[in-house]
This record gives sequence, C-alpha cells and structure tokens, in this order.
Amino acid sequence: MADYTHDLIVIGAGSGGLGAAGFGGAIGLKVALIDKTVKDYGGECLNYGCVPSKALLHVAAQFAGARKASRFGLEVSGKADFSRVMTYIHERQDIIRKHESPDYLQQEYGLDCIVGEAMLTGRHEVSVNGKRLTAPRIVLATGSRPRHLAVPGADLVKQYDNESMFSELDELPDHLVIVGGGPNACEIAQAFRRLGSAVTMLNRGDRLLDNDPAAAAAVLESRLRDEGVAIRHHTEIKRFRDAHIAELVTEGVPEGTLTFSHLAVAIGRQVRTAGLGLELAGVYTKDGDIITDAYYRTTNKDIFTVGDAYGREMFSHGAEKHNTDLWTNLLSPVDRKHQLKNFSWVTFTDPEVATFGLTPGQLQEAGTAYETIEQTFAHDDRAVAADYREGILILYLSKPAFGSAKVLGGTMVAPGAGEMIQELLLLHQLDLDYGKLTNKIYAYPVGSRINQKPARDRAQKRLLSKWTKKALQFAYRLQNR
Ligand SMILES: Cc1cc2nc3c(=O)[nH]c(=O)nc-3n(C[C@H](O)[C@H](O)[C@H](O)COP(=O)(O)OP(=O)(O)OC[C@H]3O[C@@H](n4cnc5c(N)ncnc54)[C@H](O)[C@@H]3O)c2cc1C
Ligand SMILES: NC(=O)c1ccc[n+]([C@@H]2O[C@H](COP(=O)([O-])OP(=O)(O)OC[C@H]3O[C@@H](n4cnc5c(N)ncnc54)[C@H](O)[C@@H]3O)[C@@H](O)[C@H]2O)c1
Repeated sequence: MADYTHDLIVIGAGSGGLGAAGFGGAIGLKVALIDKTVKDYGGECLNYGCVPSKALLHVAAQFAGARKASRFGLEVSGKADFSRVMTYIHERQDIIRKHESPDYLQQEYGLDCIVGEAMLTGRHEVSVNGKRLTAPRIVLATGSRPRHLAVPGADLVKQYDNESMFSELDELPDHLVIVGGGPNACEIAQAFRRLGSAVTMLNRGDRLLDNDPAAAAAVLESRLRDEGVAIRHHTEIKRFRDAHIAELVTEGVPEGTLTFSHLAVAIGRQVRTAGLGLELAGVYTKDGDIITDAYYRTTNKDIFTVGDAYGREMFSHGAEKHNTDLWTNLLSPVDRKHQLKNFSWVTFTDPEVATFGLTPGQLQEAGTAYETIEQTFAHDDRAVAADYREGILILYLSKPAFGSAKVLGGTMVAPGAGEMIQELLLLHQLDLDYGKLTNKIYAYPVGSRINQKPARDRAQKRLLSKWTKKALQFAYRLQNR
C-alpha cells in the first residue's frame, strides 16, 4: 500500500457503494467512500427509490383497506392530505438515514467518508475536492439516472421522475399520467390511485411487467383496472401541445390527445457516465453503458462496477449480489462469474408479483427440460378468507429421469408473495427436491401452504395409482386384522 493513499476507493454511497466499502472497512482496509452530498449517502434506494416508494405504497394500502371496509359499514370519503403522506415518507427515510450517514459509517466501519464530486484522473487515481486519492483498486458504484421523454414539446412539461416525485411533488395530482409499464410505473400507479388521483398508464409494450410471466402480469393488470387505473398498451406520447396536453400514438397511428395535471415518467434507467472522467482512467463505454466483463471489471482491469453502474439487474439486492461476487474475486485467485441463477425480484403492488430462480428464457437457452405448474389460489383457504383468490403460483420443475423434481424457478402473485416465495427460493438455491415440502407441517392457514399444494398433489397422484392403492390396502388389512 506504500505508494497509495488508500487500499480501495469507492465512488458512490448507494446500495452498491455502501456494500463494497462496508466490507472493506469491516476487514480493516483503508477505504475511501465518496458521494456528492451528505444526503446522497444511501443513494437512490434510500432517497428516491425503494424506501420512499414502499412507504408510499404502505400509506396507499391503508386508504385501500379503509375503502374496502365500506362494504362492512365503515363510511370513508376524501383524498389524502399529500403533505402528511410526504412527511411520513421523509420520516421513514430519516430513520434509515441514521445508519447510512458519513459519520455513522466512519465510526462503525472505519471508512474514510468523503463528501464531494469525484472524478477519475488516472488508472489508479481519483480527484475529489481538489485532493488526489490513489488506490490499487477502484469501485464505481455511481448508479443510474431516470430516462426522460425527448419528444417534441418535452421542454414544455414537468416530467416527474422518481427523484423529483419524492423531493418536489407537493400536491396530490388530480390526473396523473404515468408513462411506462414496468415495476416503477405499476407501483406508483396503484399508490396514487389509492390516494385519490385519477391515473392513466401509457405503455409502449403489449403488457405490464415484461420481466415476469404474462399470466402473472395479467392478474396485476386486472386488479389495477378494477381499482380504476386506466391502462393503454402499445401507446406512446408523440408530442406535447402544452404543459398539460399530450398527443398520443398507438402503434404509429394517431390516437387523439390526453389531458393531465401531472406527468410521471417510469421508462427505465440509464447508467451514469457523465463527469466521471472515465476516459482518463481507460474505462470505455458503449451505447451509454460502461463496458464490463462477467467479473465486474471495466476495460481498466483495476476498476470495477457494482450496482446499477454494472448495467444489468438494477435492484438494491442486485448490488448486494454484485458485492458478494466482487469481494470473492478481490480476495481469492479464483474468480466468481456473474450469473443470475438464484436471483429474485418483487413488484410491491397489491397483490405483489414475486419472481425467483431461472426464467423460461434462461431454461430454454440452457436446454434444460422442465415442466410448468400453474397453481391457482381459488381454493386456498387463506385466499378465500382474505379475498385474494385471483392469485397464482407458477413453478418450473425439473424433469429428472430418476428421483424427485427440483424447483428451478417461478412466480407468485399474491399479497405478501415476496415473503411467501422465500422457501421456494431456498429449495432452488440449495438444490433440494421439491418433494421435501410434502410432509412439512405448516400452521393452518398460513398463505405459504400454497407452496406445498402442487407437491402434495404430485405425491398423492403417485400414491393413489391402481397398484399402490392395492399394496396399501393389503398392508392395512395385514396390520389391522
Ligand atoms: C422508484 C424506484 C423504486 C425502486 N424500488 C426498489 C425495490 O423495491 N427493491 C430493489 O431492490 N430495488 C428497487 N429499486 C432499484 C434500486 O433503487 C437501485 O437498483 C439501487 O438503488 C442502485 O444502487 P446503486 O448503488 O447502484 O446506485 P445509486 O443508489 O444511484 O448510488 C449511486 C451514488 O453515486 C453517487 N455518485 C454518482 N456520481 C458521483 C460522483 N462523480 N462523485 C461522487 N458520487 C457520485 C450518487 O450521488 C449516488 O448517491 C427502485 C428504483 C426506483 C427508481
Ligand atoms: N420493486 C422493485 O424492485 C422496483 C420498483 C421500481 C423500480 N425498480 C427498478 O428500477 C428500474 C427502473 O424501473 P422502470 O419500471 O422505470 O423500468 P423498466 O425498464 O423495468 O420498464 C420500463 C417500461 O416503460 C415502457 N416504456 C419505455 N419507453 C416508453 C415510452 N416512450 N412510452 C411508453 N412506454 C415506454 C416499457 O415498455 C417498460 O414497460 C428497473 O431496473 C427496476 O427493476 C424496481
């Protein structure tokens, strides 16, 4: 370390940077962690992403619950007091912020937390606040930024993205138009509708949640429509006439105009590259992404990316996964390759859409034989009691020549699906037989009993074949004469 100021420099203190620097600090390395402002510590997830969106959904769920209770005589009316909703969100953020502040990180992990805009100035060199830092390895955890619409008239309109939505929006929109059909668009559509806004979603694709199975997305879409969200697929904004009127096109054909009070864009993310001095460090980009290999290395072998900067799965737990791999690679001569075999993601709408393990696309690409099981919640006692019979569980099971099937992946749509898939994900990750669930005794009527239903059905089918039935009858009569 003689010639370097630090063992490791990490730029960006979001989910990616906190994990990368935190582990280095925990094992006693001299790590510099840099972010632009004190408030930026915690990154997108804390400030404008996961945390505020989940707090918003939590409040919105209470409104939905109260409205549903009108069926049983409770009278409710009115819209949300938006400033109080925002206050709640900001309070929640402040609780988490305490453990992600520069002071806390410095004290707990011994990190050298620096507040300032960093720039690469050499292959092992970073400049921040006029100072030069050096390290044998540098991690770029600089995240991504929201995409905006660039159609004619775009400059006439305030495009609320997730950053401005959670920092500038100060009133409940009368009519919120949301452009996009991914997890971000679905979550905010349901939240604002439940708080009392009219909501229209405009989606370029032919369905919501492209990364989840169509059958799962259809369940969510039906719920959103039932709650009053207008959803238009194959639809884009062609131009804005003024700050509140958009001209639409559906598959290239003019579709009239749409008037809105507020416009939100949830059309994906772009990796941040501007102002980082990448070229000075030999880090190259292609089509706006930082070029990286399967080991998180950039075109400079001593500079790595994690989190959204890696340009693939853009989730907080994606960053967590990247850091686990990266640290394995930084500490051992055997490199761990990026793969998504055991990954999962959840859209936190009501019902939640939770996907885990391998997708049909990945299975087909790998040439893996599998069968698909679709289990409805229609006759699940908990779903009947708590009124979510429209939920589904989709499972991809292996087709072994001998022995029991393995859980390869799947998707669940249900309230709390993100929690309920966890045992399935564990079976998959540990490569355990699906049949292991057959004799598990679940407390009645926990929702996750649904995970067992197909396993029991399969076991019962085997047990109740003509010959096994005869054998069992014989065994019974022999024992009970
Ligand atoms: C609305 C929304 C909801 C989401 N909900 C979820 C969810 O429920 N679950 C989930 O897993 N994921 C969710 N995500 C995704 C998740 O927020 C991101 O994947 C994650 O925050 C990315 O972390 P990161 O560290 O890669 O980037 P960021 O958190 O963006 O951190 C990058 C940091 O780098 C800093 N930086 C950039 N350039 C410089 C520079 N030159 N000098 C110093 N600092 C710099 C920035 O200030 C920033 O703080 C959501 C995203 C959005 C938009
Ligand atoms: N619960 C979660 O984990 C969660 C929640 C929100 C966001 N995120 C993450 O944040 C990132 C951004 O999410 P996102 O939903 O914005 O992006 P996305 O890329 O997942 O979805 C973008 C959507 O916008 C549509 N679209 C794109 N351009 C359009 C246009 N011009 N007009 C109409 N529709 C258009 C696409 O068809 C697609 O449905 C993702 O990586 C996502 O995983 C995660």
